[in-house]
Amino acid sequence: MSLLSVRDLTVKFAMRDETVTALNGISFDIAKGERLGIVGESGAGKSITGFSLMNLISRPGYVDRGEILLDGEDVVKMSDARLRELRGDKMAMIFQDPMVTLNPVLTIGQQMIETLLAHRKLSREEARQIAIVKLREVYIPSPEERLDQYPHELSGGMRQRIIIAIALLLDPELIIADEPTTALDVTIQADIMELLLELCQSNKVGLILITHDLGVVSQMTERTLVMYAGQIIEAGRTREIINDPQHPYTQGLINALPQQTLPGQKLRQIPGNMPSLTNIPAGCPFNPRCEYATDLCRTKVPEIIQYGEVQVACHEVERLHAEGARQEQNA
Ligand SMILES: Nc1ncnc2c1ncn2[C@@H]1O[C@H](COP(=O)(O)OP(=O)(O)OP(=O)(O)O)[C@@H](O)[C@H]1O
Repeated sequence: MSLLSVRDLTVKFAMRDETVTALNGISFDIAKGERLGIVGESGAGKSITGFSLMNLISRPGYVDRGEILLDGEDVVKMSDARLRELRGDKMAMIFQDPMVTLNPVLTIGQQMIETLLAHRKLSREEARQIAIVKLREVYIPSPEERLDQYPHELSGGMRQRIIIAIALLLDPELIIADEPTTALDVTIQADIMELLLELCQSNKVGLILITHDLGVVSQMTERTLVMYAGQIIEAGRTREIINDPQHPYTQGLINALPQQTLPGQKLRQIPGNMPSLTNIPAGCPFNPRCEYATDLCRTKVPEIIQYGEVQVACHEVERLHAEGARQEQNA
């Protein structure tokens, strides 16, 4: 059985003049211990997906329809009390900026110990010992001393390690990490990702990794969802998505990777921008930027279908595949 099963999730924002659809009927599953990447350009709906899973969408946003089943229980319909139990205990979220999670006026120890005491029947000393073990797991040196420090006394990298320790504090089944290293120096980004991967593997914790970086997704995850304008446009095993993408948008993202560019060559950006949610084009939302778009693409929204190893929402996938194969033969 899936750990998490998202069905037809639709999230809207009621703005003053109109209601915009930020997530438009997305569905996906994640198994226990599985690592899933969510990629796409800025504004695709990646963060809104993460927030929805934790039931953190607040006004003017709301879940319009759909379900988010966590071990069979619908997160959308949960009471606040049940949500408080589940957050941290079953799933935890790591945000881009550690200071969103850390309280600047409490020591690291106070924050970790209070979290443990709120969820578990433990003495203060037992909670302190667990906090020390968790800090050791994320390679924080002298953890006993760190417990008495305030967040501002620590470096950015150290704070993000502590955030990972806090996410793992209650042994959750799923961690949702939203661009967890974007706010950090490039030199320590890889270390933090490696740590996250190691801990998810050793603790058998599921991971949803939200990022715009396909390189990171290929290192960290087993399956990938590609999002565009609030929809999933391609999904499948990460290896397949990276090596043999079917949707022209995914192909564009991969061609734009620096590794795909020769020295001195310009990066191959996808022309144009993602549409604003107030102005989504008719048909396939990607059609104005797609060099293969036909009249059908401009009028009818493609459904997501199984195509070979992946699921893809593109009317022209068969034609493009056949043309690609022909070009390869002629090469
Ligand atoms: N509080 C809000 N009020 C109104 N619209 C919102 C709000 N938050 C998000 N949206 C809409 O939802 C869209 C998707 O936002 P989301 O943060 O999920 O994008 P993203 O893919 O995570 O992008 P990024 O990589 O920049 O974080 C936004 O472009 C915006 O139109």
